[in-house]
Amino acid sequence: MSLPDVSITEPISLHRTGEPIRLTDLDLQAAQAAQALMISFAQWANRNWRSLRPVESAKKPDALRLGLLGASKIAPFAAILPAKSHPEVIVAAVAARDPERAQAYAKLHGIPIVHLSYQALLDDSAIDVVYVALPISLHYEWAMKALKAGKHVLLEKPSTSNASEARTLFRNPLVADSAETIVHDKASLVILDAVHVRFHPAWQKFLSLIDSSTIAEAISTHHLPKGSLPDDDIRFQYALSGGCLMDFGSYNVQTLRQVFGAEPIECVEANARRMPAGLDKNIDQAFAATWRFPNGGSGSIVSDFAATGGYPLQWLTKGLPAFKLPMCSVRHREKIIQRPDLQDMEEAITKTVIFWNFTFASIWHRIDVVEEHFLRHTADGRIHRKWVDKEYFKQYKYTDSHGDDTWTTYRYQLEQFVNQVRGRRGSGVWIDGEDSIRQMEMIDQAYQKAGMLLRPSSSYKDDQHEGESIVRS
Ligand SMILES: NC(=O)C1=CN([C@@H]2O[C@H](COP(=O)(O)OP(=O)(O)OC[C@H]3O[C@@H](n4cnc5c(N)ncnc54)[C@H](OP(=O)(O)O)[C@@H]3O)[C@@H](O)[C@H]2O)C=CC1
Ligand SMILES: O=C1OC[C@@H](O)[C@H](O)[C@H]1O
Repeated sequence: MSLPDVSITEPISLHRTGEPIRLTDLDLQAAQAAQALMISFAQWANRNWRSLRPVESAKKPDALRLGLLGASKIAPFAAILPAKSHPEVIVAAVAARDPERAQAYAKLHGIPIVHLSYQALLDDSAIDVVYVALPISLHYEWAMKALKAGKHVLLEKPSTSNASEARTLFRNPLVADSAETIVHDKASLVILDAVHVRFHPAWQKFLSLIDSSTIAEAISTHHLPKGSLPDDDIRFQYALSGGCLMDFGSYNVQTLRQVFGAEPIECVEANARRMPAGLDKNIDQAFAATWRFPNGGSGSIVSDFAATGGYPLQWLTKGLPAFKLPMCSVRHREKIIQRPDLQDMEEAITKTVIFWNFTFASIWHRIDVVEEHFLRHTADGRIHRKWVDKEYFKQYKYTDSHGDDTWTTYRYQLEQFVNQVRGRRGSGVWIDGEDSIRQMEMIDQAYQKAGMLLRPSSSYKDDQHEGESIVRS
């Protein structure tokens, strides 16, 4: 829908009920802004409504049959809903520790088969793919067991409890060569560390606006208002490999690795705010860290499960829950342009790219590109003139045929997962095993720097493949 042309410089008058109303330029601009806001709200509501109610697609005869390990909270968003519109995926079974809960979950989500244990689901030869959405401490064990049972694995993030587990899991001979991206050997199995944000077109757009080699500073933040999670949540239990860095922080770590397009040289600073008295002190309720990257730039994260403050009248409001969008801001080094058209002057440009709501980009996001320009005298650096150019981007679908503006990050992820299993390229986005290992290495580095324990390794021993993992540097 396009806006009417209201570029009128002279005030105009309208007549309603006989009374003349003077409309100035300012009034028209306000009306135009209000109209634009209403249109974008209507578009937003419409897109999200359709996103939550995808049209069920007819399933192909060779559709992959997916089984859910655990009647988890996230599966409806990350697997069940996305599968509805995917012609090659059927959510065929669920297994939960409590059979009654599993039955109720299956009924609610229209899942035909209920298995009485996780192992029973893996033993079901009619299941091709397993979605592991269990506490992090169980990821390694059940992903490994699923691979051994011959299933492809969609594994919730973060992939494992620590880097050591990640190395054993992703370098397992059962999985497609972890250093290979796209189009695996059909005899091997696909495993994906489900970092859904990376599959969304907005994420790819964001990366395309960044020049990794010239980043001076990047910061990625993720906050949850205080009081959002109960004290007994899986994220607050060390034995279940919980922690803010493992959860929200893992998105922040991903963003730094992605924007720099490189692994950090070292973690220079890391601080945790541990859980309050009486709760698990090995758990970070909030985590902040800074790394140095090979281009000399620095990357920082701030993740908080109990964010407060940020309001006026601090003395009164500092304990109130804070609502902040996840965001990633990337500032480039100053770029100098010689200006032969202006004598003895140079133009310095600093470009900052900010991605608002990067984790839930499919609900709403905005990417700001802000360029600060300084026209200054070359002799003494005096500023002659300065100005700011701003551009905003949104990208809910790829520019080619990959996807639809109603697809969530999880739907884009499922598309690529299936493409990988089928040996198709699709959008070209993939996360290989080495990438997932590096991710866990960066998380481990930060826990070590903060003087905290690494999350505990699973006691599960993979007898068949132990010691067979490929050693790569
Ligand atoms: N990609 C994303 O956007 C998100 C990813 N996640 C990830 O997904 C995973 C699951 O998270 P979420 O759905 O929020 O978690 P839930 O609290 O719903 O737990 C998931 C399942 O874990 C099972 N479980 C097994 N052992 C235990 C135990 N000892 N204590 C508690 N639960 C147990 C339960 O299965 P059962 O039904 O058998 O009892 C439960 O259904 C985590 O790895 C998390 O990091 C979470 C949220 C968002
Ligand atoms: O992965 C996640 O994304 C959404 C969050 O709300 C959740 O805690 C986290 O596990």
